[in-house]
Amino acid sequence: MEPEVQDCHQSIIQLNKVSFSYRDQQVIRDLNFSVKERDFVGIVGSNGAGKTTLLRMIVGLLPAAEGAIELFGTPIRKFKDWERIGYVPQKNAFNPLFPATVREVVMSGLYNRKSLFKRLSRQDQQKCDDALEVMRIQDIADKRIGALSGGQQQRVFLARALINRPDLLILDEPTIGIDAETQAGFFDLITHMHARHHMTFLMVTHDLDMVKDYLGESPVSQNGKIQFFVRHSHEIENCAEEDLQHSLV
Ligand SMILES: Nc1ncnc2c1ncn2[C@@H]1O[C@H](COP(=O)(O)OP(=O)(O)OP(=O)(O)O)[C@@H](O)[C@H]1O
Repeated sequence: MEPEVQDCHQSIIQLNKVSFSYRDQQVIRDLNFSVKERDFVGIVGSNGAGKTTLLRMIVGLLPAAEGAIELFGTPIRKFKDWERIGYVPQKNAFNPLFPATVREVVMSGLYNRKSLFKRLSRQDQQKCDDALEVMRIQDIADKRIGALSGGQQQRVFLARALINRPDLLILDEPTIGIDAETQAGFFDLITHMHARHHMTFLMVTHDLDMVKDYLGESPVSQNGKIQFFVRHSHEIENCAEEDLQHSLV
C-alpha cells in the first residue's frame, strides 16, 4: 500500500457539487474540486467547455446556481479578503490610445471597493515598484500601456495582479496572442514564481506542452470537457521541510 502523503497545506479553493447554467445551457455540472496551498493547477478544455465561467465563479463574478464554493476555508458569500486573490482575465488588450501609463495600470490593482478614493501611500508606491521589478518592467514604467507589445502588456497585467502580493493567482489564458518565444519566457517566469514564492496558481491554458512538462502527462480529474492537471504542493515541499524552513527564519 502507498504511504499516505502527509498534507499540512491549507485549503485555498473547495468546490462541492457546483453547477452553472446560462439560461437553458448547462455549462458546469456537479463539479467537485479542491486546491491546496501552493498547488499549481492547469485547466485545459476545448472552446466553450466552461473554463472562463469556472474562473468567474471562483472570483465571485458569477454565482454558482447549485453547490458550494469555499475560498480559504470561508463560504464565498462571506469571503472578504479579495486582495488575497490576483486575477488576470482573458483578452486584456488595450486600445493603443488608452491614456494610462504602465505604472498607473499596475497601481490600479491596489484599488478595491474600499480604497478607491484613498490617497496612495509611500508603502503603496513601494508595492508598485516591487511588482514592476518582479515582472522586469521597471524600465517601461512610464510608457503608455497601449504602446507596448502583447507580451509586455501581459507582464503589466500580471504585475497589476501581483501588487497586493496575493496568495492565489488566477490566470485565464495568459499567453494567448503572444509569440512562442515570449510564451516560453512567460511560463519560465510563472513556474519560477511557483517554485520560489509561497503562491498558489490556477491557470487556464491551451498550451498542452507546458502543462504536461510542468504538471505531468495525465489530468488528475475531469468534469465534462474540462480537465485538471495538478502539481501538488507536496511535490515541491513536504511538511517536515516546511517546518524546517520556518524554524530557520
Ligand atoms: N454571458 C454569457 N451568456 C450566455 N452564454 C454564455 C455567456 N458566456 C459564455 N457563454 C457560453 O457558455 C459556454 C462556456 O463558455 P466559457 O467562456 O466559459 O468557455 P471556455 O471554456 O472559457 O471557452 P474558450 O476556450 O473559448 O475561452 C459557451 O458555450 C459560451 O457560449
